[in-house]
Amino acid sequence: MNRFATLQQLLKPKTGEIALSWTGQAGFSFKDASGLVIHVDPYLSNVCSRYVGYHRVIEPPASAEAWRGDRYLFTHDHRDHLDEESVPVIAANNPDALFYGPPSCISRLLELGLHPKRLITVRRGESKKIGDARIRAVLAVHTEDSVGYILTIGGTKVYITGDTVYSDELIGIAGDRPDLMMCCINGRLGCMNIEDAVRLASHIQPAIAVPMHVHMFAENTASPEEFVRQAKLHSGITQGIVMEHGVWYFYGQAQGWRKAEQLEQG
Ligand SMILES: O=c1ccn([C@@H]2O[C@@H]3COP(=O)(O)O[C@H]3[C@H]2O)c(=O)[nH]1
Repeated sequence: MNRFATLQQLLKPKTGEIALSWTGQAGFSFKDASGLVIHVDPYLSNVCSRYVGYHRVIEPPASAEAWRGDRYLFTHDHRDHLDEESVPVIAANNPDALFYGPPSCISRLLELGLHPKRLITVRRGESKKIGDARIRAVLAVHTEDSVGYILTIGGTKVYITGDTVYSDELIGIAGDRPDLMMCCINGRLGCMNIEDAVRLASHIQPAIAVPMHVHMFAENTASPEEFVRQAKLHSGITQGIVMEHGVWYFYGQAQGWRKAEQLEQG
């Protein structure tokens, strides 16, 4: 087992804390004190190279074969989010896992051969309980039924924007008072650019803003450090964090943010 998968298994977040990792592009992984692992949009293959000529330039933190987790959330059916090469492998190796997404994702998962009993449709505005965690799908202005998620897990509320352009319709998400906001910043093909993401962050006011949907494809990236700089200058947010791919962190409202691997060594 590689380091990412081993740490995922070993890490034991305390009550009121989560472990989390950025797995590349729009992919994030979360683990709570009960051991529940939720993955969002894991992109592990190079399938976009074949379909749209976008070659991945960073390695996945673990292979689809080594990937483990209880629940999988998809924001939309583009292959850098719903990875049609990896999902069947993940589904075979994680026989108890369930898969969530808007109708377009459920259709794709059915085409890929996943059993209907393992698929849970979640449309914009709908919520589902997952163990002690809860997800709510929210608007993402990108494809016909694309969503973002508010994930409440281990006492933390995470807003994952999904791929979306800026829209005033997203401002209401501030009412959820998310602690963390994972926002796309690449500024192409229906995604916010840095300025838009800073504008949305200024409305949402998370404790920490985390840029994403960068570094995977050389043709479609932006500077996450620049987002953090602009967010600090213009959004009123005091903390922006550029996560390292495949590295596990801990976050809790009381404990704050720290790298899990440093803790182990220290
Ligand atoms: O199955 C796919 C996979 C990808 N694409 C395009 O490639 C782009 C990759 O970056 P993006 O996520 O910002 O946007 C994506 C889309 O524009 C697509 O249309 N269908």
